[in-house]
Order: sequence, then C-alpha cells, then structure tokens
Amino acid sequence: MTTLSNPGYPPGTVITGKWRNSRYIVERMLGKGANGKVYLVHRAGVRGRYALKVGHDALDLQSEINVLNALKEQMPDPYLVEADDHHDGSHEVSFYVMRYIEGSPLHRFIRKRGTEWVSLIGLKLLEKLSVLHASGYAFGDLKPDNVMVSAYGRVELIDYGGVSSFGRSVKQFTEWYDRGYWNAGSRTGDVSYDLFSFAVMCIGLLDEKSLREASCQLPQTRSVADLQLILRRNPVFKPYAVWLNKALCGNFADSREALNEWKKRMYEGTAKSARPIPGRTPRWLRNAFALSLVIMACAVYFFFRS
Ligand SMILES: Nc1ncnc2c1ncn2[C@@H]1O[C@H](COP(=O)(O)OP(=O)(O)OP(=O)(O)O)[C@@H](O)[C@H]1O
Repeated sequence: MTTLSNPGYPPGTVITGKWRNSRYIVERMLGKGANGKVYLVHRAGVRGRYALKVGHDALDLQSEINVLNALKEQMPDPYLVEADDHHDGSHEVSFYVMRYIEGSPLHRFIRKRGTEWVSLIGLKLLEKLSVLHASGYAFGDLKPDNVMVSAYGRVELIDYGGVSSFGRSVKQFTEWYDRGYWNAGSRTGDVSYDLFSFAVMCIGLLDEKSLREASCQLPQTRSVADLQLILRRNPVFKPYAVWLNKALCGNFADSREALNEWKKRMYEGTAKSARPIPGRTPRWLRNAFALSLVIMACAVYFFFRS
C-alpha cells in the first residue's frame, strides 16, 4: 500500500528510490495540495534542483505519472524526470521527480509585471495546451495556480492531477474556470473545456472584480452571457474580446486553430498600437525640433556679438 501518512519531510531528508536507486535530498517543501506534497530537492552527487511530488493516493499519483510519461515523447525538454517508490520508515510511498520551475503562479506574475504580459503568456500557454491536446488529453483544472511563469516569461503547466483522456469526465476542476459552473456545457474533458477555462482565466487576470461579481449569482442563472457582458463593458478586453468570445462559445475546431488565431490577433493589436497616427508628429520629434531651434538662436546671437 503506498499511501502517505507522513506530515512532511524536514530539510535534509534523503529519499532513496527503491527501483532506480536515485537519492534525492530535501531542501524545503514547495507546496501541498489535495493530491500530495511537493518538495524542492537536489540529487546526491549531481548539480541541479528538482521538484519531487509525494502522493497521498498511489492510484492518483500513478495516473499523473502515466500522463507525464505519455507526454515525454512530445516534449523537447520533458517535465518528468523519473518515478519510483520509497520506504519512509513505516510505509512505502510513491513519488515522482519533475523539472523545478523557479517562478511564480500566473496571477502573481501578472499582478507584479502588468497585464500587457497576458498576450505573450497566453500564447505560450496555448502552445503547451496544444501539445497536450495533440496527445489526446484535456488538462481539466486550468487555473492561474497551475501555471508557473519564470522571471523571463517561460510558462509551464504544473499539477497534472486533473488531466483526463478526451471523452472522459474531468477529474478535478475549480469553480470559476469550470464550464459546468457557468451552465455552458458538460464536464467532459475535451479541447473546448480547456479553452473555456483559459478564457475565464484571462477574464480574471484582466478584470477580476467583474468576474467575482458575475460569479455571485444564483447557480441556475449563471451563464456565458454574464461573461460576455464583462467583455463588452471593459475596454481592456478590446484586443481579446473576439477570441475570448469564441472560446466561451466552444467555437474553435481545435487548439491549433485557437493558437493561430490568438497569434494573429495579438500581432494585429501590436501592429496597430505601433502604427503612428497620420497627421500627428510624435512628441519626441517636436521636442527635438524645439531644442534645435534654441541652439540655433544661441549660435546666431553669439556669432553677431563676437
Ligand atoms: N515543478 C514544480 N516546480 C516548482 N513548484 C512546484 C512544482 N510543482 C508543484 N509546485 C508547487 O507545489 C504546489 C503543490 O503542487 P500540486 O499543485 O502539484 O499539488 P496538488 O496536491 O495536486 O495541488 P491541488 O490541490 O491544487 O490539486 C504548487 O502549488 C506549487 O507551488
């Protein structure tokens, strides 16, 4: 039986894999959730740090490992390093080791760095989702806490505990980001389910107050129309509204199409904002011109005085 009863490993604990014999030394706990505890570790005798997850439930952890193994082939830089069992003194516990993502959860990153990052982070996240979808899986529990962003804007999905094969019920979801919560469709894992969550996530990142207000309604009256109203009301959504609306209505054929359309709209938005307004001289040019007039006047004055 591989169920974890341990309250948590203190720093310095050595976790030795039963089958592969790798030794990992715990530096600190990174976080804990419904499925398990995640530690920052380093491997004995090797440079580099990893994140190691010890599961509460062996079957749940194994299903995460299966998904990550299946994705290993598709990723140039695989997330899963290895999986093994460990005897912690009283029990045998399952664990897996993954790349350590040094960064912050998406909402904190955006709060710190500004909402202009939503377009670039969104693009990278849609790329990640399309790899997952191409392998026949829906992420399920897409929310800002499950998206880590490094200081340089590198994006990584964490917590594959909610992943399910297309056509199966989603295993884990979080109210705001769940299609069922907004009476907008089933809880079946498919491309549209993740794109719906992605859209609500963008709405929350750009206007959390309105999303919070919309979610306060009676469950039976909540609908996509409430989310669409937020898109229409707040001009911050202008570059995103068409795309987000399409995702909320489940109108993308697949995540490749969603990704390409996101790219197209974002580039169009950037090009428009970079284009100078006809007939208007940029302020820096007017200032430079005024400065050159002053310099010229001084030169003429000193020329005639001397
Ligand atoms: N690869 C990683 N790199 C850095 N930190 C990580 C990594 N994986 C997980 N974490 C940290 O550990 C926390 C818990 O991890 P995770 O979300 O996988 O656990 P969980 O039990 O499945 O949580 P939940 O209850 O949200 O389903 C995360 O919120 C994050 O802070």
